[in-house]
Amino acid sequence: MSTESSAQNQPIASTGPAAVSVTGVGKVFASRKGADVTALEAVDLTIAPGEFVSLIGPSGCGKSTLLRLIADLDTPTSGSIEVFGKTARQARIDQAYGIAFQQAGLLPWRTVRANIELPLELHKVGKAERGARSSELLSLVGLADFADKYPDQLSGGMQQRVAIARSLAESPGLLLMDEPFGALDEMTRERMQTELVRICAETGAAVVFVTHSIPEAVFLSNRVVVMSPRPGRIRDVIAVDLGRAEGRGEGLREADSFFEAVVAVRESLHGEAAGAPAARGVDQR
Ligand SMILES: Nc1ncnc2c1ncn2[C@@H]1O[C@H](COP(=O)(O)OP(=O)(O)OP(=O)(O)O)[C@@H](O)[C@H]1O
Repeated sequence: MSTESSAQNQPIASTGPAAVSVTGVGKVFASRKGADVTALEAVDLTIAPGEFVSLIGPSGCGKSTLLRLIADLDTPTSGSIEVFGKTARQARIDQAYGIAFQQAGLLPWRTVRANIELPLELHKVGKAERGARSSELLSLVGLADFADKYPDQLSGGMQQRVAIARSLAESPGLLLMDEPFGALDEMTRERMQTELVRICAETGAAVVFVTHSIPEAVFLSNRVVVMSPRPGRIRDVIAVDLGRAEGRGEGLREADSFFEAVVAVRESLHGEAAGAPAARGVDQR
């Protein structure tokens, strides 16, 4: 585990174009009353293909804003963003990434399989190919027996797995996830984390993952980006080395290396020794 300065927010291993390259990005929201909100200032971050990076920080520090800028759901006020060497706009047009948010956002009138196939249908992929791909994804997320069920016949965790399968439909090299497990109970959440580690290892996708949970960030990530509010900046980038995905089972949550990384992120968040009052909006569990 090591801490990098914000000027060196480079990935651990870098081959080919970066999955995400954020350079000098700022975002100011204009308010009607004239008091502008600087949500992000001077953010530099490079994420390698296949790398898992979590964004953590107090409520309002700009995590979701940064994710939305990468997804081209909004535009930066200053600086630039590239996804696999393309502008954020072009990457969105080319479907270079998949998105999963806190609410699974499934269409209730479509079956599980039809929900997963939706992005493929929108891109005019033929029926046979769609069927083969959705079968593959159903197996990947462990829902092969639920293909013909409807979302309201599934638990919250299963619905989230459908959403993840849908985000993977077009084999993106990048997943953008905003608190995808935030609404799940603790046990389901830990199971989903283990599955996500496995899925990422199998697909090789890079992930930008917004979370309020320090243990979740540590368990999943190669690097944890700690942000500070007003204006939102990167305070620290903490590299976590918990070994290969295959070894990241439930036992890891009780390992010394895991606790050490959790403490390092906590200390960075508080900007001082752990034991200080918790940063608002950050889950210490
Ligand atoms: N569309 C918007 N218009 C005006 N201000 C906005 C808008 N979106 C975000 N903000 C402001 O930008 C700042 C960062 O918000 P953002 O949602 O990115 O924070 P966050 O770190 O994701 O917060 P949380 O952890 O509570 O979800 C906040 O002060 C927020 O009020």
